[in-house]
Amino acid sequence: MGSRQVKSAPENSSAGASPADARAAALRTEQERVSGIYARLDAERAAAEGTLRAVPATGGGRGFQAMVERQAAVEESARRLSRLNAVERALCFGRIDHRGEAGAAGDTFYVGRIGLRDDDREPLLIDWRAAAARPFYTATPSSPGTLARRRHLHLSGRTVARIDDEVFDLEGLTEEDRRTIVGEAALLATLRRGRTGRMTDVVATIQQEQDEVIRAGLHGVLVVQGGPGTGKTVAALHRAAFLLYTHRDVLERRGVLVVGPNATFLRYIEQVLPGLGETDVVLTTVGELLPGVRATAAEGPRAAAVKGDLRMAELVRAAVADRQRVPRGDLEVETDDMVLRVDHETCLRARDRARALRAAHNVQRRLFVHETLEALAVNRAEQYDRIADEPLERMIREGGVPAWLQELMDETADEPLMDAEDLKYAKAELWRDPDVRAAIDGLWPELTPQRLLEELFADPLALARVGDGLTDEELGALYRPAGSPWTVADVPLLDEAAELLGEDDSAERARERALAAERAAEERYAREVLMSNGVEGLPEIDAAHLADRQHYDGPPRTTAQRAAADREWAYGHVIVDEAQELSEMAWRAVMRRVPTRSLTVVGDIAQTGSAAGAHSWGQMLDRYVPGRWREQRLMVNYRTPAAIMRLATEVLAVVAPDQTPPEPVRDDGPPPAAVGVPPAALAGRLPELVAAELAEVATDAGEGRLAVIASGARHAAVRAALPDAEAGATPEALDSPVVVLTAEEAKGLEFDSVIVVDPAGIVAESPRGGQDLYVAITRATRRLTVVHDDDLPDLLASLR
Ligand SMILES: Nc1ncnc2c1ncn2[C@@H]1O[C@H](COP(=O)(O)OP(=O)(O)OP(=O)(O)O)[C@@H](O)[C@H]1O
Repeated sequence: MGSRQVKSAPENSSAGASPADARAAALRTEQERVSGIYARLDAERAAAEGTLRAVPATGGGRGFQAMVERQAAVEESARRLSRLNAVERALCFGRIDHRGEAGAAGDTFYVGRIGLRDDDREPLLIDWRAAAARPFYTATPSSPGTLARRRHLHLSGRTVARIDDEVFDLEGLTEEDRRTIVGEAALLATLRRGRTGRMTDVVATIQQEQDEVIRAGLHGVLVVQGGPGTGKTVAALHRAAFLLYTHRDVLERRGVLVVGPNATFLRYIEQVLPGLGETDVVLTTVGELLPGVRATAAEGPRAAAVKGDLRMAELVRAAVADRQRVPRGDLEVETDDMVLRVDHETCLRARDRARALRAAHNVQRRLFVHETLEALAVNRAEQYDRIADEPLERMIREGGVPAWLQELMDETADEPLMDAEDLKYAKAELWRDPDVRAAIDGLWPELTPQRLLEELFADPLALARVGDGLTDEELGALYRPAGSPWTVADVPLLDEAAELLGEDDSAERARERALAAERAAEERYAREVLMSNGVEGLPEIDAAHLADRQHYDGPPRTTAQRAAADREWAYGHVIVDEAQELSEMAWRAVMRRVPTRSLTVVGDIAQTGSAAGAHSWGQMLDRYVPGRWREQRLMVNYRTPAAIMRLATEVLAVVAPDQTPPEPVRDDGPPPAAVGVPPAALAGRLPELVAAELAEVATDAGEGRLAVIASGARHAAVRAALPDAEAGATPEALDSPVVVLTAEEAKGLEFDSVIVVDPAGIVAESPRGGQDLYVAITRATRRLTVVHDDDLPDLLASLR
């Protein structure tokens, strides 16, 4: 990246002035610079908008090539405009001054959300992801590198409201100053802000250990292990933005997939990447990994554990093989005029030949159908032949045939009954016969993953046939009636089945339907592009017009949209958050989507709640990248105040004694409180408690956010006591000041105040014991209250 020496601002003009005057002069200088940077942003927006307007709808050359070029130009300008529009807030947030040589001023750079250059192509603003911006994140008082000073710029709109300096090479810094952590003032100011219900980027205050995660190389598997609130999620999202910036050519084509624990969580994080100017990322959950299936139903812990077990891969394989049958004896098909027959050996041969084809079940089926139809056609011809020959045979029996007829019969005796054309025709005719079709479908049906698993789980005998290696109790846990809704634990199994079954004809038909619907989708997409770019309403760029321009060969969809709709899409990089929850089967589904094994795996083994989740990272990853995954630990907790973290540390010591608790940065807020409330009194007390807590966390900026995290047993009672609160992992949950959640639903989220109801119940219900309680009490950024029935569980003994 090119660099230019930006002359150090003429702050020395204020030499000798009072500190307040010096501050005011510095603010003026920075304001000038920041205004210049915004002016440049405006100019670039206008230019991108101009390009978008100027791309001719149909002119500029005819034919496919010209259309492709127009499409590319529109997409590039739209993307650029999107990025420029997304970075308005806090466009520039930092400045670094390098030490100069021999008393001269060193290079100065301004650091911001994107890179901008002036008319002479000199850098005005350095993208935070660029190498030149790195010292902004890595310099510490004890190892400042070449930095003399780091300055944080706090903007309010486009106005520079405050400046924070850290001076690195000034003689006379005290030992105390040297020990202060990087950007502490800026960081703490950020952390003390009330929660809005949405995660925001932390680009101005990324800490050194997070910076290492964010800038780690693209290749291989990087595990980011860290306790609650250590910024794993936020670092992983910044890493996605960094990788897209650094490897744009590969990743824009292949896409980046972020897998999160549930839809609420995705909603919570969805603004971070667009805020960093990146929109080409697919956010999904394990339950939505398979296009066309949306699994939301809850699964019992026992069934979830069995379905997550690796032995299910073999069970699904056996279930597919179980649908490739031969009749016990000969195959007999009753048609209108005769009973067709294929002997057992021929049926066996047809199945074996189809199986020998290295292809998926639905593809192998075509060969099986072909072979079986052929055998049936031959059988029918033979039967017809016999019928036709009967009068002749009678004549032979009764008195001989004329010599000429005998001659003819001898001549044609060795001729095949049908030539190739006859056979083709006969097979086609048989295939139209519903009886024939039903017989063949009974032996080797065309299957969708949904049909395979729905029929399997509803059929105890089939389960017993394919469940080698599973106990009766485990098979019993899999049984459920047909028509039951899909659960998240089903999705990796459906994905496994999809892999083994291949596309069925209905998928092809669905594709055709999708193609037909594309035109409408294009227009919708175009409208969204225009809206998000703020250019809707320009007379010459209406949505239909833009859709027309983009209609050349397929839909004008972004990489992210195409990838999300394609089960077989191979992503350039995959980020898995709350990765400790993924089962062995879910890992198979994830790995299928990233054959290059370029992954960031983010989680905390101490927070594993799911019965099928990870006990260690090696358990899940060694199978795919033996000894080749690397682990980076985050050790500082930016969320939970020290007093709450002390309690969490006591819980952790019991539930995961081998895990080190993270060090809290925040030392504010009251100690956690315990309130004994008998279940019968919950309806009366809870609303009061909630109201009091909301009053505590309200700030000038608005009301705070509160979560009641309750055990399953108390969930209904809590909901009834708080009728105005949102409940469950719904998208609305994030917009409501009060939300009622289970510990599982609260995973990854945070709130100003948290009320944990029935801690003993939460521990008793958690498949892993106290992990869910650990999750629940570490969601608070300011205040924690524990509401218990009789006595507190031992894990929370210090609250007594
Ligand atoms: N460098 C930072 N600057 C400002 N805020 C930060 C920084 N790092 C983390 N935070 C804030 O700390 C909070 C916790 O971060 P995050 O949710 O990423 O943690 P986590 O490790 O994923 O937690 P959990 O395991 O509990 O889900 C968030 O509000 C995040 O914005």
